[in-house]
Amino acid sequence: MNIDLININKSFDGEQVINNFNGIIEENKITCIMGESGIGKTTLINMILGLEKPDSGKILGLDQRKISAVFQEDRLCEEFNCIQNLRIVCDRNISDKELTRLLYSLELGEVMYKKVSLLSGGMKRRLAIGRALIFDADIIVMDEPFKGLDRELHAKIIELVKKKAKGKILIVVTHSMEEVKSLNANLIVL
Ligand SMILES: Nc1ncnc2c1ncn2[C@@H]1O[C@H](COP(=O)(O)OP(=O)(O)OP(=O)(O)O)[C@@H](O)[C@H]1O
Repeated sequence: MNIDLININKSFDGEQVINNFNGIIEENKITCIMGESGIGKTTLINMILGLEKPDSGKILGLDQRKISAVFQEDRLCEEFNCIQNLRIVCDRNISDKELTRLLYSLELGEVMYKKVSLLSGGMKRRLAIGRALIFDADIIVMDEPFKGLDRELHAKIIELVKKKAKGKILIVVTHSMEEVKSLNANLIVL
């Protein structure tokens, strides 16, 4: 089922951020959201995640569906290691082998038993992406997930995300047209 955003309005302190927005996020597709800084991209995805409520308008297509997210900040459990951070969100029937495989494909295999607080920024980002991918979600929302990853890793992680998001809705906030193209995504420009 598509996600249908209908006549969405949102203000903060009397300042209109989202003004009568209409858009469709298609089922089984990747959709990128672009727009200049401060235009309301995060606000829009926060409404899809249920973290903000529109002042008026409707969002259809979210009922009974599970959503996972990569936020602008990593929001990991810093005192837990990589495996433990994944375990928090995944089904019990997922084996350690599967988690290990995912961590290796994120190039985190060598550090999987390290506490998150000891990891680099890029490693934390990849773990946050992994956590969103391992949760059995229908909809995955990612706010600038690939920012700061070096070129080679960037391409590899995009391919992994594309593969894992097959059959789901994936929404990616980005400032990069190159990412939109590599993801072969629909585009919403705010
Ligand atoms: N909870 C809030 N309270 C007050 N103002 C807010 C709140 N959330 C967002 N805003 C304001 O709404 C506007 C849009 O912010 P938002 O984070 O959605 O933009 P963005 O397009 O994601 O920006 P960026 O690309 O810089 O991340 C900004 O002016 C911001 O200050």
